[in-house]
Amino acid sequence: MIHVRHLSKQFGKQTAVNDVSFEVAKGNNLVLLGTSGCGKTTTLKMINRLIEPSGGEIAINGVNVRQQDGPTLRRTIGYVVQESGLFPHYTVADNIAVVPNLLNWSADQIRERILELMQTLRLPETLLNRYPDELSGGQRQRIGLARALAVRPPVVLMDEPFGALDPYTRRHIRRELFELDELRQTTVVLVTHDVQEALEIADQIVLMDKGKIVQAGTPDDFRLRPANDFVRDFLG
Ligand SMILES: Nc1ncnc2c1ncn2[C@@H]1O[C@H](COP(=O)(O)OP(=O)(O)OP(=O)(O)O)[C@@H](O)[C@H]1O
Repeated sequence: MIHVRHLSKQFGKQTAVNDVSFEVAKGNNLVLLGTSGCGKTTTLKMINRLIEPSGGEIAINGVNVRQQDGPTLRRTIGYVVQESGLFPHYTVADNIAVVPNLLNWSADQIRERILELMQTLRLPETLLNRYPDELSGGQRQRIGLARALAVRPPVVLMDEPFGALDPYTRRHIRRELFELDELRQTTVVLVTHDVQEALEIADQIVLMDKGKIVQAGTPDDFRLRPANDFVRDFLG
């Protein structure tokens, strides 16, 4: 589904991402894990072309992401960030409707999809006319996810999506979300520095340090066969 080959990114003289390769199968969750500054976010943003690589290739369903311009590509890839990234002057309904509107969905189609998402994410419809700052952090996060899932994108990228939440809410929302059928069918690449989060939701984990992959494998590979002392240390 997603093929990343020999990806690298240079910011001036600094190498942020250094020869990173991985694959994500359809419907799987891949977690990019690592300490602050190891290149996770840069890697993620190269998938939807918010950052252009210095080298290497990314293909989604066999098509090089460079074959589409950035904005067109990004309408087909959901994107969830910490603090939800909602537009503060749009209501909840208008926030969820952003991409469907760009894709010229009819008003009826959009309304139906919004109601479906609110139900799926267990959010009361009374929130639809509120503004993001009138929501709790957990509600904002779910609305951010609803917006990312609105047009049923085959791929969703998530950058520390639960980072702004307290540990309890974080665990709770995470479990709930990753059990949704809708998310199970979606191919997800998620960035976190939270080992527990990675072990819980990943089919595959890619652990990075200083721009490079230190180990890639399943949660069990990490638990049972850590590649070296760095991995052992990181897992605690
Ligand atoms: N636009 C930029 N210009 C220059 N350097 C950058 C830029 N974006 C990122 N970097 C540098 O590239 C490196 C990797 O950054 P990146 O944001 O990918 O790390 P990260 O693993 O996501 O970290 P964090 O968990 O703190 O978000 C860092 O050293 C960072 O300072």
